[in-house]
Amino acid sequence: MDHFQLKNGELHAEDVPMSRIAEEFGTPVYVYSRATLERHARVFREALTPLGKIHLAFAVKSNPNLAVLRVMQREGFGADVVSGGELARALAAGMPASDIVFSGVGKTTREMMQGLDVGIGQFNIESEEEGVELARIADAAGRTAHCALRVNPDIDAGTHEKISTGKSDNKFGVPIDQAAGMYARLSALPGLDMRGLAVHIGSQLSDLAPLEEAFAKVGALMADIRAAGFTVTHVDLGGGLGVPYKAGEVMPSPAEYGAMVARATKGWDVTLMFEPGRVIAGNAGVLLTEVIRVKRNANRDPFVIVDAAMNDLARPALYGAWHDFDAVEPTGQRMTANIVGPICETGDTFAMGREMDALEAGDLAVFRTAGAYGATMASSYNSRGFVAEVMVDGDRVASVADRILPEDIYAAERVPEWLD
Ligand SMILES: Cc1ncc(COP(=O)(O)O)c(C=O)c1O
Ligand SMILES: N[C@@H](CCCC[NH3+])C(=O)O
Repeated sequence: MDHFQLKNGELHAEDVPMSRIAEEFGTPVYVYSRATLERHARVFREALTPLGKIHLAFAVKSNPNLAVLRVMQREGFGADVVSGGELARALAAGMPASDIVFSGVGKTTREMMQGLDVGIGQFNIESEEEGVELARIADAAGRTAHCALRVNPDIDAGTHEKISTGKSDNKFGVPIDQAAGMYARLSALPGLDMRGLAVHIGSQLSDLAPLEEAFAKVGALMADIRAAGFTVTHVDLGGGLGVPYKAGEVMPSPAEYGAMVARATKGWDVTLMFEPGRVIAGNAGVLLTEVIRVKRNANRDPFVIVDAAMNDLARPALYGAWHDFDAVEPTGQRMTANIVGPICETGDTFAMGREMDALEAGDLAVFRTAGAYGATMASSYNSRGFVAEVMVDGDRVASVADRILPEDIYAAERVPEWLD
């Protein structure tokens, strides 16, 4: 159950009608529900609480909006960050540095320093080279970097190839068969406190079996590392839990995930860390859009041209992703249509031949499940500016990211005087 429901024939976010949001903030606009974010955070926590020592780090990449991060901080979540920018946001949202985990294959020297300076909780090291560099920087600065080694278990997560991260030909983590040796070598370096392992095999996983297989491999590796005399006190199991994008679609629940993790990690005696993103934010947001025009050609499905485009919601263009699309005031009439944006690319297509609510110019509609990997992947292509974001809480609604207009963007551009 999410908090985007029809009330008196109109779609609401909690108690706020979508038409009020469109009027006040314009379209396209992302709409987040605070109650849904909180509910997802609590359900996830409850599913894992029986495991004992746990650390929850919200994957900032899924939705880095400061208001969203603040909700997560109030729910007691730390953050999983992959850049200096995400680290700065997590701190700005009030997350304690010690609750922040820094992942990513390409941390720059500057970003490592930034993490060390604020005293982040853990670096997830993704190569021996990175570990050596981090050790050098930390040692020179008189700091200690608490680290986990991210392993690549060579497991097919069964998700879209562009969001799979655990196969041996993916860039992420170190080959699991070489990890014990690396762990030993890195443990000997000054400046590093090697305290654990990390794994994350991909996103939008609809099956728990590959995760369980990956965790079993990590458990065996942990036993080898301990047998060799090294310490493992933390294991970061990443994120990846899939969410339903289509009405009626069933995904593993947080409770089923928790039960699987309990089975897979029995007797580990570590702090288990988690980096959920999509499962928290995905269904806590929609993208509200207005139909600009319906273009009808004889003997063809009509094109419903909306004011949102691939620059605002990139997932359909990038991954062929499905987002349910519903009228804000459904009449009960249906149509089959192609849903497209105004951008000059054929890829600016949200759906072809979609069976959907009948819509006309001026009608409002939403793309659902847009709270994760939505606004954060926006661009300003075609000089459309950056989409606005609002958050609803009961019957109140606030802007949480103002629309950035094309003129704001080109204000940062310069024509050199030698072009005068
Ligand atoms: C290292 C890491 N942790 C966490 C996540 C969050 O994943 P999800 O949004 O699927 O939970 C990702 C993205 O896939 C990731 O790469
Ligand atoms: N951007 C992807 C998820 C990437 C996960 C990155 N670790 C999506 O929209 O599905």
